[in-house]
Amino acid sequence: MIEIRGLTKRYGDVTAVDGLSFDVRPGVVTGFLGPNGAGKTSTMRMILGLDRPTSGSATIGGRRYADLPTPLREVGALLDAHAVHPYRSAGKHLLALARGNGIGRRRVDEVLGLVGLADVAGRRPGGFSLGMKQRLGIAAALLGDPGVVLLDEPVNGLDPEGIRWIRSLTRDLASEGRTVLLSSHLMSEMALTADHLVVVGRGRLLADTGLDAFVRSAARETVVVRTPGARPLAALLEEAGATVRPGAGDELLVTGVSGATVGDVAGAHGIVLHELTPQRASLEEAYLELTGGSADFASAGARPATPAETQATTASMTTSGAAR
Ligand SMILES: Nc1ncnc2c1ncn2[C@@H]1O[C@H](COP(=O)(O)OP(=O)(O)OP(=O)(O)O)[C@@H](O)[C@H]1O
Repeated sequence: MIEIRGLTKRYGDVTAVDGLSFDVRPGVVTGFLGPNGAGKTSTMRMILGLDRPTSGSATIGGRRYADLPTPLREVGALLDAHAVHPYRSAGKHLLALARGNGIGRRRVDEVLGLVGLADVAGRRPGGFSLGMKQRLGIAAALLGDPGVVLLDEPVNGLDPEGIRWIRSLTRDLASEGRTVLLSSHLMSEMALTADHLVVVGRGRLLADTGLDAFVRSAARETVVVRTPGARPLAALLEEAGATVRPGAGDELLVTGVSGATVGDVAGAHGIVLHELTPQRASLEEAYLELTGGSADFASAGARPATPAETQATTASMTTSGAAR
């Protein structure tokens, strides 16, 4: 279990991490999600004792990383896949790491097999593809058979096969009871991999919730209605608690009530409907809405959420979210 309490990191004027508190529990994959510059890497570096918090704490099983007696056997991490010796063969790189930590040669062969690099163990990582470097970095992370695994953006730059591999590896690690924290800026990836989500923006916690709860909160339905009786129907729906906005052409966009309710209200008052289409916001849209106001570099066309929207979404999504 990783416990983050009031974790804050300032680099000069920049507050990279701003009073973060959350737990990462064993047995599930926790997705650490946020736009570029949200503070994910800084948080992971503090968990690993590579940076000192300005205030607050990050502990693993109740201890700071620096106080762990055998860190490599307790925590494995992949922060930067390029950070390997380019001229030492993959096998020798792992062997040197193993020897320095009292780990035997057999484990080196095991992890090489586990990540699918057994055949290229004699080759230098300088010539490896990004995917192979990621696999080597993961092999190094797993060398000590650690109970806690941290992977920073492990799918970045990988092809679909590599992405599938990371996904099944992390799920396997969690099902073995390990604590797995996986960072990404891609909601689509986390939706397929994570059980639990910790969403950050500008160093602050935006959501700490089970994936299922996030999906349910995201699924805010808009009902598209076309009817010759737009004016009376809009009035009746508003009476029933709906919010009604004009859409394209003669459409009405109805939120706050279900498609069935719209149909029932129209039927009860003899109003003819030409169209009744419930539409759900995608997970990606919900994530963008949640983080939009906090993106460092919002891309053209991505509408940042208004403060009121962000507040409302945060309030509904910041739940304790029991681990499955
Ligand atoms: N060593 C540093 N010195 C100064 N500023 C830093 C340093 N490390 C990070 N930052 C700043 O802190 C903020 C958070 O960066 P961080 O890398 O933790 O975010 P991130 O969520 O991991 O982003 P990305 O997805 O782009 O990797 C950014 O504004 C970044 O520029």
